[in-house]
Amino acid sequence: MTATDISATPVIRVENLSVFYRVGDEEHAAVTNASFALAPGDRLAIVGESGSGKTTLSSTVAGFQSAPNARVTHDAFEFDGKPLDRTVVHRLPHRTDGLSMVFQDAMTSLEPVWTVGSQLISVLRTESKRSGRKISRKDAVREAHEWLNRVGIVDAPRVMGARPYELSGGMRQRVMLAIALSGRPRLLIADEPTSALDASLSREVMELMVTLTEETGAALIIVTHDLNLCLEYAHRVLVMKDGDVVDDEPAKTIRTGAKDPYTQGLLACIPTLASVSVDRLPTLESIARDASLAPERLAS
Ligand SMILES: Nc1ncnc2c1ncn2[C@@H]1O[C@H](COP(=O)(O)OP(=O)(O)OP(=O)(O)O)[C@@H](O)[C@H]1O
Repeated sequence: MTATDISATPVIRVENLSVFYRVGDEEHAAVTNASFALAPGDRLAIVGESGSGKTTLSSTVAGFQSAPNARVTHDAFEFDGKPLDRTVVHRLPHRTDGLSMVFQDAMTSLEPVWTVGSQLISVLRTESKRSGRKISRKDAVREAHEWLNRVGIVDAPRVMGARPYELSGGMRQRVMLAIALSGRPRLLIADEPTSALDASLSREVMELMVTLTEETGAALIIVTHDLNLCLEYAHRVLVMKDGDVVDDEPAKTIRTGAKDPYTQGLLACIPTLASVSVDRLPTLESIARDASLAPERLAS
């Protein structure tokens, strides 16, 4: 799995982005000096334990940081070659043309009382207006069907007429993906897109995301706590701990290139064929003990 041409204009370039939250009289850094650049078709995974700052980083990059106690700083932030100012925290999530986000729980991000069809058609019409392409209602309906088929929904007419609560979790996730991608984003950010799904559905949704972003040339940021998933689907892995980026490596070489003991511990916890014969799988604590490392160096 190789990344695309890095000499192309980056879809996104972030330099030293930090996010602080004020709680009472004190300000805590939730993300410290994160930097990355993605070319079209690149896939970046942001991985780390709960509370490490993954969602804060991805939602700030998306323009969805709206916490009233948040303060954002960056040296540079460019999207599609144009500078954007993410230091301004809007009261409501701020939409950026060409950037879509999907979340863990489709139920909270889909409009609950609108049918799937009306949500999809609304995105298609907005996109066509933006790109100066005239689209009739009939064409929008046809395109909506096509998008649902692309995400593996075969009974598109029924799903078009359904409201989100009438669909299963896996179907909702597919619908959310269709809506996100039908806006033809240059960058798709997926925050724990599969963690509410069972193992085989997770794999299907991941593969769909990869295939569809490959088809459209969109860059992809996947936020996950599942390092195994990163190794399989991402080109590059950014490992976060306590707001710091402790490793930033190509997925292909992270096993040998990881510098931080935390990343090495995470990698050692991934079950392998050899672990079939092991009574107990290693944990971050057991790895720290065996390596005579203070456990807090791995997991605090
Ligand atoms: N609005 C807020 N005010 C104060 N602290 C916050 C706020 N939002 C997040 N935090 C803190 O910032 C840190 C990073 O949180 P964040 O949700 O980004 O982590 P995460 O890695 O995405 O965790 P998870 O995997 O559980 O979603 C945590 O310590 C969290 O408690």
